[in-house]
Amino acid sequence: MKVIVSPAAITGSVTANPSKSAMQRAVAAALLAKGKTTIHNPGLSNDCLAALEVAENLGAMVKRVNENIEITSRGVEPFYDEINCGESGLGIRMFTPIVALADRAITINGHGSLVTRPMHFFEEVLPQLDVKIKSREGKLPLEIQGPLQAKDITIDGSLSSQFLTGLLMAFGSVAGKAKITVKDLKSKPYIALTLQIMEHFGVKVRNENFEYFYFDKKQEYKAVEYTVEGDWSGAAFLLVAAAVAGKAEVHHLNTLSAQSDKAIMEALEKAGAEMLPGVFTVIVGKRELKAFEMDATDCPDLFPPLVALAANCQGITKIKGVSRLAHKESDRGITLQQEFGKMGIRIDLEGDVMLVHGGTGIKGAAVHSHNDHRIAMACAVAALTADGPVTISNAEAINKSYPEFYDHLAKLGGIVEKEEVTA
Ligand SMILES: O=C(O)C1=C[C@@H](OP(=O)(O)O)[C@@H](O)[C@H](O)C1
Ligand SMILES: C=C(OP(=O)(O)O)C(=O)O
Repeated sequence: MKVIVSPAAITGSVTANPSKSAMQRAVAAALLAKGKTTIHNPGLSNDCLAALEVAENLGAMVKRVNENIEITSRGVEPFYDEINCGESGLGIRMFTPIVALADRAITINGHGSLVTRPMHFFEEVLPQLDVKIKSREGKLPLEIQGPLQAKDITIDGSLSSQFLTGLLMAFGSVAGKAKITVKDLKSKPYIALTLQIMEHFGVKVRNENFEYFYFDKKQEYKAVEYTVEGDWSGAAFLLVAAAVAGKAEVHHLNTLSAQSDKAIMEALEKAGAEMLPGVFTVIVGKRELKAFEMDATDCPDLFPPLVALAANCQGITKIKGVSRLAHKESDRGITLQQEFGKMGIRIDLEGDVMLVHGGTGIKGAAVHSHNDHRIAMACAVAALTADGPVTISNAEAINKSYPEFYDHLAKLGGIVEKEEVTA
């Protein structure tokens, strides 16, 4: 699909979409619990649907009841020899240790960009937990044979926090006394979210400085009621749209959330946007914007909306943490440089720092999502203040995390035309 976004002013209000990070974790916890969990405000993006399908294939019964999703489980009891995690990095890295709880040979697969993302961590770590594993040189598919034994272990957290999320969740259902030591953990707030959701489902982990994680006694996940929070990662695009092109209210955003991407508020404040954060509603408005400095090492998904913001800020914005972007749906440092370059915005990549030359004027152009949802959304936001329309190819990439994005942008006054492309 092609989407053409024309320059326009932003005004009005919208409710944030459900967080896929929270939804996927809740689905995994519900699978590990015995009984019926009800998930309110469920996410239905592709990554969330993939998680629901994995839970089904691992033995849970998933039912849509009114607006909610009910997951009834007896624990991990796989129906098939193969599961597919779609395109979700979190999905595969979280569900692999969970699948390994079963005493059965299982192949774990995925598609799209996931087949090129690194999984060698599992080859280093799972054998230490008595799980046999084979991969295609550190990539998918993974063939594993459990059952996983929870033991004291030391791991490297520098590539991604998602592997640790998987180990924590799996240990939560089998560990007696055990300790996970993590060196150089990145994306720490995502681990805070994991621990918060595990605790909601009845499993407590003691954590010291996000370096030592202690399981003190055997615990069980409980089937509960859970409400998915609004998604700061997706809402960040709408908040930036308001800051550069008008004013908007975004509802169902918890400013006390554990989600890392609520750090967008810090960036908007530094850039000089008008801000009125309530507890569950955030109002942002346009003012004169200036270049800012930000360390996004622990909130890497904010790079695309930060670049759309920086393109509208007078001066050179410096964002640290570029090395975290190499293994996302695309190599995001480079794709942002390429696609914003087409719109006349110069981006320099200097080691771990990105320099965005803002305030020089955004040009209407034809850009490509690189099949990366956050690149498509960043280009759509940049279009609001461009000198002409921006045409985004493979614009359907947004379905991975935020299928409602173009409709929400249009609800706020964005001029969005969708064109189906026939092969
Ligand atoms: O746990 C999660 O929900 C996520 C963790 C982050 O990955 P890294 O830990 O690899 O930075 C983030 O980029 C990803 O979109 C979602
Ligand atoms: C990188 C992302 O997700 P994941 O790693 O779960 O595929 C993302 O949502 O930007």
